Amino acid sequence: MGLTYSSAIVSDPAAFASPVDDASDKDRWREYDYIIVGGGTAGCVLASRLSEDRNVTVLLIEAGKSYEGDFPTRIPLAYTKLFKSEVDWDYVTTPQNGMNSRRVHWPRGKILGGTSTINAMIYHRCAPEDFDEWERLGATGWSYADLRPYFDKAERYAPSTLYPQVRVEEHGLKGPWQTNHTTEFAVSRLSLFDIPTYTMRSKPILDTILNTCEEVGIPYNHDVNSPRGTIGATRLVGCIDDGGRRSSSATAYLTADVLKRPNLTVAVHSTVERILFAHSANANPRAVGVEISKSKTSPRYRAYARGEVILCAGTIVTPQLLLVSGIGSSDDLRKLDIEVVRDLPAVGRNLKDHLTTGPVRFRTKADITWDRYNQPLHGVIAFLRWLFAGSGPLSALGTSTAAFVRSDDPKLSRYWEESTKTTVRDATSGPSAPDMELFWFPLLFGMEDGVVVPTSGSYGVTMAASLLRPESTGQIILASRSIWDKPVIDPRYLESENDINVAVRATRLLCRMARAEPLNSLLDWTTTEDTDYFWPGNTDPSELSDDALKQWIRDNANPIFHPVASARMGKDPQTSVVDPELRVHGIAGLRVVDASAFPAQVSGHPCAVVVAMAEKAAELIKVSASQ
Ligand SMILES: Cc1cc2nc3c(=O)[nH]c(=O)nc-3n(C[C@H](O)[C@H](O)[C@H](O)COP(=O)(O)OP(=O)(O)OC[C@H]3O[C@@H](n4cnc5c(N)ncnc54)[C@H](O)[C@@H]3O)c2cc1C
Repeated sequence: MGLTYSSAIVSDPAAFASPVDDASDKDRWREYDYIIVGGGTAGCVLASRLSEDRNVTVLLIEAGKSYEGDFPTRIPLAYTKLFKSEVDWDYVTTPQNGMNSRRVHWPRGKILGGTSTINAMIYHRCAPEDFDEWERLGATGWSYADLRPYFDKAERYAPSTLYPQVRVEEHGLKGPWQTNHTTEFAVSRLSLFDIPTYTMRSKPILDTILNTCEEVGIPYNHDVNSPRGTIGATRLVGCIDDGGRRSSSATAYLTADVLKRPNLTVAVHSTVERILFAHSANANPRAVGVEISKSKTSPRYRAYARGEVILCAGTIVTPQLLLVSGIGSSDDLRKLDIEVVRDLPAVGRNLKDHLTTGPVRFRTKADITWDRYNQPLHGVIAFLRWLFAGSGPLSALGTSTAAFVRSDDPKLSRYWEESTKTTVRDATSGPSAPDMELFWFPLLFGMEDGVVVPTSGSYGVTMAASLLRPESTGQIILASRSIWDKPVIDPRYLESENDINVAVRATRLLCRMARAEPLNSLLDWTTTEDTDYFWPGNTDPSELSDDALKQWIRDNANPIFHPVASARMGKDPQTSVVDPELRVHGIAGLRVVDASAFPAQVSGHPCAVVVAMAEKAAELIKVSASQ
């Protein structure tokens, strides 16, 4: 048996599945009640919840490694160092017409916990109206009122005396997933490694930006995760544990106690290649198992499901697996010689992602930002502080403050009306929901080929805005009939003129904010070298033309990696893939539980929504097994 770190986690398919040669001998089949494909954000939640019932057996299959003992993924601020590493699938989009033919890198987690193990850890329940929109789109039972108990069930929020206005009764306090206010500035957490005058210096710039938000007309919101709505500027909460380490869905839900359950098998380094079906004359095809392998050329194994196969492979691989298994547009499948099991044209379609405007940089006065950590001595001290005290900048969110705003907010309109001629349509999920998120990092950096590259020798703030409600809609299509060939990812960023118009407004707002007090006084406007790097931030906003800004956005926009809806939920099999109980239309024994099943894009950060969806799905599955 191939063992990894914990005896409960296996990595050799022979230990949990049957060789393909045994397929005709049912007595030799390895069978489970539930097979979960993908040990990512949703998959770990489901494995943990379904195996609570000791009378059912659960197999969780993950293509990547175990999270156990993986040190770099536990350091919150180091998450960008995980890009293009062994725990990143490292996808690339097709050349994007709306972005001057650029291809962009899409990181996704290849490890237990999936993308929750490599993400930026922002905990966000998004806008309550997002889920009421889901209901309107046909996802009956997924309104905010329906979903809220599952947000609470998952969360273990750590109340903080520093944030007394957060109402604890609006949070979960007993769930497995730890959420915390970021601790880098908490005096209670200072330690031996806090050299006097050293630790607190980046706080002023972030506080100053929040004060500036109020000054320009964006009110402070004490808790953007409350049912009272998400609009406003805020200090974000992180999926970070009491020790200053990442809390992923794997660390939260696959604890040592859960892994000891005799009815749960967790397999890593094992890739599901396709879903197996049984056909009968008078019934829908039934998913009865999966085929697994360790590499393109190694032997194939099969595991069989008495109950259900549940796809949790994420927004890219869930549709890819459906397609290679024969579920998708029959025309497309036939072109690749794939036998059609069910014609479902929406598989891989309706893809939505969040794009940012690109980095708007401002030089600051010296030594009030995190740029100092580029110096080796400061970097080492920060690391030791995280290691021994679980605090300091490495225990923090990179984006620990942000603002959720509307592009039609009349209090803000003067900032874009001064010179813009663009109009925007309301694409929000409701009158109290945002369509832009402004955020900022207390350091200067750029992106080179998908990797974050700090700018050494200067001090500054990097701002950007995310387009939360894009109209541009993309797709994921097969490159071949093999799961080992990455699919074609075409998000079609900025193909809608409305999206780029919202981006222009957001960029103008950022440029105006920087010129408002008190932030203006902390910025260094004197230097003129390297004007491209600081453009458009270094230019008087009233002199920025819409055309120049649009060109800059198309050249510099980057996604923030929130793709959803490629196997979306709904009632109509022509426009959706799964029904409101997450069952694939027209197939028995097959569900999808991950971000691909979102009916529409949320106006915020999706990870908490994926976890709440998985919590609700576990209950739906338990109820349907008992009927
Ligand atoms: C860099 C980055 C930063 C982000 N920051 C935030 C943030 O701060 N806050 C937030 O809310 N959201 C954030 N997100 C988005 C969020 O993390 C994801 O939306 C969410 O984690 C997706 O969960 P999922 O279950 O759909 O998929 P995943 O978590 O990606 O799970 C899919 C799993 O399936 C496995 N798998 C794939 N193919 C196979 C196969 N054939 N066989 C077996 N296993 C397979 C994968 O290895 C993976 O473990 C970020 C994303 C990225 C990439």
